[in-house]
Amino acid sequence: MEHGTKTYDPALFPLIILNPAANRGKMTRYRSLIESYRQRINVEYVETRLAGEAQELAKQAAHEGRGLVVVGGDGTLNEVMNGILTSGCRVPLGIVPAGSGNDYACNTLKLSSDPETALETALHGRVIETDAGVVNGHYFANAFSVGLDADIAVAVGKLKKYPLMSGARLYYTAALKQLLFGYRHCPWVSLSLDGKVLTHEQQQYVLIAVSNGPAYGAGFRVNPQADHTDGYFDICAVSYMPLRRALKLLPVLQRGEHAQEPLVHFYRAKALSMTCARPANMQYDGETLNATTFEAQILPGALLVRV
Ligand SMILES: Nc1ncnc2c1ncn2[C@@H]1O[C@H](COP(=O)(O)OP(=O)(O)OP(=O)(O)O)[C@@H](O)[C@H]1O
Repeated sequence: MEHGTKTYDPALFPLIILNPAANRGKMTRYRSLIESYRQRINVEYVETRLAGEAQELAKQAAHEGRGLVVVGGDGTLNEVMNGILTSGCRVPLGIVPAGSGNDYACNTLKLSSDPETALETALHGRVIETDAGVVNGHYFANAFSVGLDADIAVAVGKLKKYPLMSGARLYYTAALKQLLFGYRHCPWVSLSLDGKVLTHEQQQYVLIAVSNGPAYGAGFRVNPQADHTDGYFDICAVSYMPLRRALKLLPVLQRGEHAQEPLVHFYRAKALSMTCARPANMQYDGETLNATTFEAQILPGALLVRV
């Protein structure tokens, strides 16, 4: 983190950042709501012009001590929280869930998906501290994972451009595609939690999911017990199993009813390290990257969010 130049200044107008590409570009409702607010209260408003810009805008606003509101999905939120945390300034963040997937806003923070209620909360809600995480230098609000679901996130990115592909249908189609055609490439990983090696030899996993919130991937309740304010990651490790069995597990996992499954293990930790036999896909809040080792730490209470 850089050192912030200012602390939060409530006298400054908050900056609303809207991603016009979120929700497949269907953002008219959010725009008109923001316009009607602007006639009544003082806010700064900007729409991003390209991916990556929200992070820079948020970093600049946080440096000034300005509060922020993000209007978009998990991807835009990830950019904005990366901007805030790299600025080093603790400014409050309001979230209007407006993407095709809004796991952090709707499943972790339990914010309303009604645009008007969400905007009101984002501007005037009470401020709470929530945990964030950092993995390989990238901040995340909700979760990161390695394995089948990270491969699914890569497939989601490719499928998004097709018509009618959004929300749960998009994630379910990508999941089926990976299960049927990419399953045997599930990664071999050795895992350490809080400095203790779990298994010295690499083992093959269907997925290892590290969460602050209970659900990701448009509602898959992978770590149903996760609490975003407890200062710990919840970790779900699903060992490799035959594809037929994994297919049966998928809807159980979606409902968060996999606690008794014999090849599923849950852990809690403040830090973890993973070493993969080969470069593996990793997703953090739906963004993806590819690497061989992953180092992560919890950042207790690092984010200020309005709820
Ligand atoms: N002006 C823009 N044009 C194109 N892409 C943008 C723009 N602004 C931001 N982005 C990128 O759009 C991506 C998708 O945004 P976001 O995730 O918020 O919406 P979504 O895809 O509808 O929701 P989700 O990813 O939660 O399913 C983000 O990775 C973000 O970096």
